[in-house]
Amino acid sequence: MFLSVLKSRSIRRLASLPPPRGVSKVTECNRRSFSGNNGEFSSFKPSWRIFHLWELQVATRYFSSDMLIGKGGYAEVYKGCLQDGQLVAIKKLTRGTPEERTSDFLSEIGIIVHVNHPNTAKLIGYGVEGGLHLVLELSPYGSLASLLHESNRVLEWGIRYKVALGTAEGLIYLHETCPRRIIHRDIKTENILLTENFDPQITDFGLSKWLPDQWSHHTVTKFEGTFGYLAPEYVMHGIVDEKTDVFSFGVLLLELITGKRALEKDEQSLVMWAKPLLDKNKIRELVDPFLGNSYDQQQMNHLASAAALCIQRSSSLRPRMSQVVPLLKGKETGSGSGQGPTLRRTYSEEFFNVQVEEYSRGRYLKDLNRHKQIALEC
Ligand SMILES: Nc1ncnc2c1ncn2[C@@H]1O[C@H](COP(=O)(O)OP(=O)(O)OP(=O)(O)O)[C@@H](O)[C@H]1O
Repeated sequence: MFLSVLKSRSIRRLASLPPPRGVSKVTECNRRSFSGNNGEFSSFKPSWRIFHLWELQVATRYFSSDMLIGKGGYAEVYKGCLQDGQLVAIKKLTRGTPEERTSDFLSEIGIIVHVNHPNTAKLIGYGVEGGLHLVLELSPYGSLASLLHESNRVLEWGIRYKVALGTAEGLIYLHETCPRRIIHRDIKTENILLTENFDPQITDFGLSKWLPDQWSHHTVTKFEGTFGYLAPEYVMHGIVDEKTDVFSFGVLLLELITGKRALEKDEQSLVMWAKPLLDKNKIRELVDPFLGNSYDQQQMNHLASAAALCIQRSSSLRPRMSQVVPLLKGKETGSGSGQGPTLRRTYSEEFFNVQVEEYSRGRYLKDLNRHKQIALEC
């Protein structure tokens, strides 16, 4: 029972960590053009609104079970219809102590109000009466997980390819071009919503971290995230940086290619299953049997090559997201080693390369089991 929950839900215990001593507030934002003369947020105009409880109750027919469209590890998500007719998704935080819920809510809202990209979920507003609620644009199809893994309809290749590209664009935005450097930390099929045109939108910023530019990485001391998507350096050392998201994105690519889940019911890890086939370039054996021959061979090869690079054990061998997009399109990027001209090496690249290289399959599984045990004890 517990393991089936783990398959799809993230483990979230620490919403945020205090900044380490000696780290001053960010004074420079040289990667982005967002800063105004009077501070980084001077040009920011809030577009969200605050909802009364009665508005949310009316919209969801008093949070009727008929309106429940999703359930994560921390929240129930209801479909709602606002008085002006707009359809919305209302995420009601349900798990944890009041303090944990408040911390999760502030953490998620603090990120989502500042992201603005076609491939990130849109916040309409929030409500804090009678519980903590986020009001988001409704995705008519729900999550990628529901379309890929829970639907009777086979998700056609064109959509899978579009989702791969759009999600990569969304991650480039979070990592490199949005006002702050954001690490999502829980990229998985459940956290990719689809618009009516099947454009993907990254959602669930409950675990996300703002990393000041001068921080090489963030280290967590408690285990958070979703099994099956976790990068080795995170499992080993708790290191969080852009490359941990790249690893998770690689797993998501594998799910699009194979139609399999990141962690199957028998706990078979998709990465472990796919790696030998990728290494031997046996792409055909990877492809979702339900696709038959209905896919573009070249696009498939591009996705498989990108996936192979993204799931490398050594984070330095993984590309950055800005290098992944050309790979997905089949364009040469020069080096696959992830050394972008404007971005420095990440912490995990600098210090943990050798150790991570030596991180064997057996050790990975052992650590995974250890963390499951820890999660059970929490
Ligand atoms: N805007 C939306 N439109 C439609 N469905 C949504 C929307 N937001 C969330 N959902 C559905 O609700 C599910 C749970 O949402 P979400 O991942 O935000 O909750 P959570 O409790 O934070 O999850 P997790 O356990 O991953 O932390 C999603 O996987 C999706 O199926």
